[in-house]
Amino acid sequence: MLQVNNLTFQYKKQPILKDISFSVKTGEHFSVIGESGSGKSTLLKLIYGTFDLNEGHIFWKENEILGPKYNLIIGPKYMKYVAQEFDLMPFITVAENIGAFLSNFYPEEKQTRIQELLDVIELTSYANIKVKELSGGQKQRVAIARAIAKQPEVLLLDEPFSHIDNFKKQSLRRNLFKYLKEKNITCIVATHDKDDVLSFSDHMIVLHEAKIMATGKPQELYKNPENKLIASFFDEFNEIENHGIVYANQLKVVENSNLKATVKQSFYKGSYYLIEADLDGKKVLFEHDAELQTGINTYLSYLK
Ligand SMILES: Nc1ncnc2c1ncn2[C@@H]1O[C@H](COP(=O)(O)OP(=O)(O)OP(=O)(O)O)[C@@H](O)[C@H]1O
Repeated sequence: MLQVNNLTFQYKKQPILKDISFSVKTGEHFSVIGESGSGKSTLLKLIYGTFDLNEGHIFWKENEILGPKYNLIIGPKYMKYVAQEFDLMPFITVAENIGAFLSNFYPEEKQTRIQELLDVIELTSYANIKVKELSGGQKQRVAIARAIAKQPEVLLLDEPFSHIDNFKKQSLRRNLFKYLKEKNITCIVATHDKDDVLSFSDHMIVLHEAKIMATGKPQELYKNPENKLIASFFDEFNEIENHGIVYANQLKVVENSNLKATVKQSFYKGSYYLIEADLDGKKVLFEHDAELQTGINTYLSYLK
């Protein structure tokens, strides 16, 4: 288990994280979300031992993770950290980068392992290409493969798919997170993307103003978002009198109701339209299966 106890940290005068405590079970997939600048990357860096804490302690099992004051080499052996700016060796190939830290003692096993990792990141056909010739997204995938090559006990991922296009992102995400579960690798992901969280995370925390604003299973936080910040991470939403936060997908057009809205605009979303309408002078968003004409009146009902 990873245990973060009463962690406080500041780069300068202003605390970035204040009295943060949480734990992550072995093999768990744990997400850290929050607005830009809320301290997600800083938290991952602290877990990796990059800086000394101002207060508090971090433990992995019974080992305390300590910062540079106590360690010459940053980063415990059992942990890997994939930063937003990945640090690869540009003049050697993808396969060589992935294999760089694997033992040469059993060359056949090493090759099999490299193949397995190339499969996970879907870059088999790029095995012999030099890293300097890759795109940003491809480099990010190599950085992930390199981090899991020696099977760390804990993997820290900072915005792991931020450079990867939508064509690849979905399958890559499924591959990687399935692989980590199979190998029982504990993984902590800092992300802006609800798709990294909803289908994969066992637990999540929301950072806000240096504190943990909310914590729970993604399903719980999605169903009962305590505030607008949490709701906005997951989906388009409204604040409706007597109902509170209502996602756009919870409002349905009906024959008649006391929620009468005038359509302003329809946005095509593929499998549905997002409709912007006016409800008593306030903007309301709802999902509908067809485009609606601007200016018409609709009646809305709230689905729990
Ligand atoms: N090396 C540093 N020195 C001083 N301040 C820093 C340093 N790194 C980050 N900060 C500040 O700490 C705060 C948290 O930054 P951090 O990168 O942890 O946020 P984040 O939630 O990961 O943001 P993003 O989602 O944009 O990546 C920001 O206000 C940032 O300006």
